[in-house]
Amino acid sequence: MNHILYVKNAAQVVTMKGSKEPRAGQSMKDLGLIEHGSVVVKDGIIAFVGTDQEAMDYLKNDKKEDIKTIDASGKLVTPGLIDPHTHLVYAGSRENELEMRLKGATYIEIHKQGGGILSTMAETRKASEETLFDQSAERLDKFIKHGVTTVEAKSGYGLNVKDELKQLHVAKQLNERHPVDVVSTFMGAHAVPVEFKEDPEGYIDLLIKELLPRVAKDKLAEFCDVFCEDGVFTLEQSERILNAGIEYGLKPKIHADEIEAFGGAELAAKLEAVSADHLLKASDQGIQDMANKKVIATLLPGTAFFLMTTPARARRMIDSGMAVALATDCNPGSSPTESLLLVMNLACLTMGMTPEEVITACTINAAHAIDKADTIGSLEVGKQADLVLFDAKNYQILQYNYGVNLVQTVIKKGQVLVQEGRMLDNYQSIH
Ligand SMILES: N=CN[C@@H](CCC(=O)O)C(=O)O
Ligand SMILES: [Zn+2]
Repeated sequence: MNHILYVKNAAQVVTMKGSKEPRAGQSMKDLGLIEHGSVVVKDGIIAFVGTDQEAMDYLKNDKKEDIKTIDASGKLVTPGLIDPHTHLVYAGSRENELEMRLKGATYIEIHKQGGGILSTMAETRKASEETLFDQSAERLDKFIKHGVTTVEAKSGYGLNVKDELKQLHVAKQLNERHPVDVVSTFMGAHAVPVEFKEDPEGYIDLLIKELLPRVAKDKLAEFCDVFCEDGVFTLEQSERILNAGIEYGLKPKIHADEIEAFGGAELAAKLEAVSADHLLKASDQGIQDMANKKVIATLLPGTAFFLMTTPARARRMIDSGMAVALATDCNPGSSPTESLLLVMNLACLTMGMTPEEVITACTINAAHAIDKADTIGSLEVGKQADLVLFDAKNYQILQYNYGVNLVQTVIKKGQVLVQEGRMLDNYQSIH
């Protein structure tokens, strides 16, 4: 068995090296690019990154039969892409809402009439753990084919003790059994379920007194998230829930200022949240506060596109010194997609992010947004060997040839999972 993987002589290798901190402002432009670069992997870990000349020297004492070589000539190599904001585990679909919105209904109107999140909640409650697992695993397969090797996944379609735990168990199982790494976030505060419509405080009590202790005790999530928005959870309620999460060791994230300038960005800064997400309507003050407190802005331009609304002010955020990450927001209502590549295109073409900033946002900054930058997000010696080879002679082509899946090869922990754009047979489908 070869235990050395030699990815040889790529046109360009994006290393993202030297990113212990999230890349903020101007530093988002630095890709740590190597022309004619090679990567050597030993036992699933990156052992060498440099020019091909240096790689040959590095390998000169290794036996040929121990080395499996992948010729990357003419290709672009990047770290495995990371999606730091998804609602991966759900049942059902909501194509009917697209039609409603095309006829003029808004996302929040549909939500307030009991559709939206609450209709996915009903489907998700009905589904068995096995069904949820199978459907979510299929989504992960699509993610891999689009070059994504790690995703964050939120609960928030169970909205009671039993079904929130069910969603989190599925995410845990996926992490253990599917090659894509899954990082869990508890988002019981995604909506107030119908049975608590008249008593939202009762639901918050249930979240804080019953669910959070269970989630923490069984180590089912690393983060806690809240949909802080007019008509969903108020600023005060969001702060209370996130502070309770912090007491149980869950790091705060927040769905902030998606529909209205509601003060979510300012709250994210006050709580020093790991990330604030959406931010379409974040105020100037909110952006400055977040920059000062080093909150990562996780932007979701696919959601803005699908909801036919103006995207977040990425330029202002980056120019104010913020670190930006990008994510699909994969969910059945506002962003039914697993294509982080399309989201990258949208970030460039609708928010004015440069090709360099876009790649930074989906690699090292995304790794920081899920607190995993010590193991993934860059190609550096000692890190997990998650790599993507793109059919592109330079990194600019990823944004130029838009809407096309240019993924050629995906390597996860040193294992080739996708070759010539297809999932390999030796990847045992687990569902
Ligand atoms: N905005 C809140 N939550 C999700 C949407 C969930 C849904 O519509 O089912 C989001 O991030 O876009
Ligand atoms: Zn979301």
